[in-house]
Amino acid sequence: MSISATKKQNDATIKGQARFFELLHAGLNSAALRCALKLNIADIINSHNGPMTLSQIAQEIGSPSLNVGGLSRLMRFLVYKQVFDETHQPGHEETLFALNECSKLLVKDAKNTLAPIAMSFIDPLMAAPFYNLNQAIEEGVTAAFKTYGVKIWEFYAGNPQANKGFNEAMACRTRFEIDTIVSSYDFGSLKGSLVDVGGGIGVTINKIVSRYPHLKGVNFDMPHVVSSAPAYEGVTHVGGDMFTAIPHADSFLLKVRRSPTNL
Ligand SMILES: C[S@@+](CC[C@H](N)C(=O)[O-])C[C@H]1O[C@@H](n2cnc3c(N)ncnc32)[C@H](O)[C@@H]1O
Repeated sequence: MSISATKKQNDATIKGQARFFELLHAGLNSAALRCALKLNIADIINSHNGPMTLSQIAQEIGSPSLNVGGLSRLMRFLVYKQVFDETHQPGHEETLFALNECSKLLVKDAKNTLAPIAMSFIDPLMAAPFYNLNQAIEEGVTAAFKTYGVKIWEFYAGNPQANKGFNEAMACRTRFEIDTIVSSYDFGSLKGSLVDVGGGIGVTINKIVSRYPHLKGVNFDMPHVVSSAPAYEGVTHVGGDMFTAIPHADSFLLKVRRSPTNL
């Protein structure tokens, strides 16, 4: 092999190894996010109204046997991953940790919070099927079925807490993108009734009807989802199975999201 061919092969090998370890360690990112959420770190910094030292954060966490070294490593990792910013006050050595555009999304009572979707997707119940993917493929079932013995929606129907977590996860993501959706489509030219099929707890249809009150909104989802949905003016919740029948309406909305999970 020529020297340049060998170099090319070595570069390709190193790139392959780097990709392998990047994928192998990817789970650490979500584990660290979950840890930060569980310790309320973004909320603590947000309530402080400015950057905080590690010891201030530790004090606010308020655990008598807190592992400060572990907290320090967590914060260093999250700064490295650009989840939090690190700053220094002139004349002071101690590092200060601040929210940035990413960690603002972890503040639980913020308007644009994504904390519920993070908590839901890295919840042990939600993650358990990932560990059965190989059996699911071998046995020709879904990973949720392999894990819980029922379809994923039946699992949610029988688990109020997981159901609430999932519905809120969907809703927070929708709240995040709804203004763009509503301003990108001409819902105003529709007449009569509009049904959102698989509309979750109704965030989308509520926003559309609030903006276009001449429309009669119907939020259609499975009974265990609509039964926990809040009431909205101009919106009727209807429970059912879209593969059996959907409510009669003048127009239908089916929001499909393109994401790595539906390639
Ligand atoms: C990915 S979530 C999206 C929720 C909502 N459209 C949003 O964007 O926030 C899919 C929704 O479809 C609902 N769904 C799944 N199967 C359904 C069925 N057979 N009939 C009615 N709704 C269903 C789920 O309960 C869930 O709320």
